[in-house]
Amino acid sequence: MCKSQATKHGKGLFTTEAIIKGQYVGEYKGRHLSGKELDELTNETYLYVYRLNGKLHGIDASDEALSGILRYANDEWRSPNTRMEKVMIEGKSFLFLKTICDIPANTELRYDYNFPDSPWRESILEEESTTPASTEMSNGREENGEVSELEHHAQDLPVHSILEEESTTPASTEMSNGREENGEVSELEHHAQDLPVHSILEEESATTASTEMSNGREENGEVSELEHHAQDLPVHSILEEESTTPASTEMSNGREENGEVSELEHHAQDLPVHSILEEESATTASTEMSNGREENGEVSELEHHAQDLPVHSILEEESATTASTEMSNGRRGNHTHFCSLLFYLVCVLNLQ
Ligand SMILES: C[S@@+](CC[C@H](N)C(=O)[O-])C[C@H]1O[C@@H](n2cnc3c(N)ncnc32)[C@H](O)[C@@H]1O
Repeated sequence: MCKSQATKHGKGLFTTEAIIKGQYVGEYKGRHLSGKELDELTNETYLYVYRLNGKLHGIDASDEALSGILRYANDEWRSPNTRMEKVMIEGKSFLFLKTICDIPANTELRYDYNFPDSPWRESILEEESTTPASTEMSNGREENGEVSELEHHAQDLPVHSILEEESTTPASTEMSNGREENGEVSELEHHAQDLPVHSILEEESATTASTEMSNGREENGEVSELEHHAQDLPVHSILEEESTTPASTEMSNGREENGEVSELEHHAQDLPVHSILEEESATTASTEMSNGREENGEVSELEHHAQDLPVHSILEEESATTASTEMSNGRRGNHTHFCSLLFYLVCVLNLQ
């Protein structure tokens, strides 16, 4: 249960009971706007802008009759206890306030508008910059007995709330910068840049939230067609492709730089890597062998031809060749001996 209550920033949203972390407090109700309607809105006090599928949308809670009590939630960028989440339900987007820590009863619920240029932030920062360091934390308000229960509680908030805030701030800069560099910022977007940045950023965190929810909804059979389609995308395919692409590029680059890529090798690039490696080790071996013999002028036509043969063939051929030479030497020795004997016999016969 929530109620609105006076604060030093006008009305604020308070919880009347304790709420645990991760609970949805309620919907940020109002008029759903997009396109021209959004562009033409003049009172932006209760406007929350977010991006969906590259398009800006807004919920204007200025009409009390249409909106709910959440319109009273004030901005807190350093120690918020809630955050606005975009939630997709059956293809439609809604905004829900969600607790980001356990919250005691009678606490003001505040979230980060992500609106760094807001007049109230600027004046607080200005005030801080002129306040001596020792009083910076309390902002000087403690001295005046102005520190609320919420602020005391906020000092106990988990660090990640502060970190999340920090990590989202640069992202917003990147996003807007990125679009501006590409000349992609439309008039509407320019308008949006004047609005609380949280609107655009939260859309990103809302995406996560919607994913979380979609998981939740899957359990309840509530996942939309779009979400199902997204789940069919083969993430591993992309990863596999990425891991193989650089490798193959390196291989071909290495050889092409040296002008070494032959027709055969080009063809070989289509072969499995192990085939290329086998081919390379065989080529190196045969080159070394032929080089060694060429230095001695020993390379015959047959051997040149042999370089096309697998290494083991050359080795076998070589060892076979050596063996046959030895054998023929042995037969030549017997033949000489026989001739000498014959010559001796002829001589003896002649003498007789
Ligand atoms: C959505 S309304 C919040 C409820 C508002 N306090 C009220 O009384 O209706 C947003 C407006 O509240 C005021 N506001 C919100 N957060 C504030 C803060 N931290 N400091 C000062 N003013 C704030 C600003 O005037 C802002 O335009």
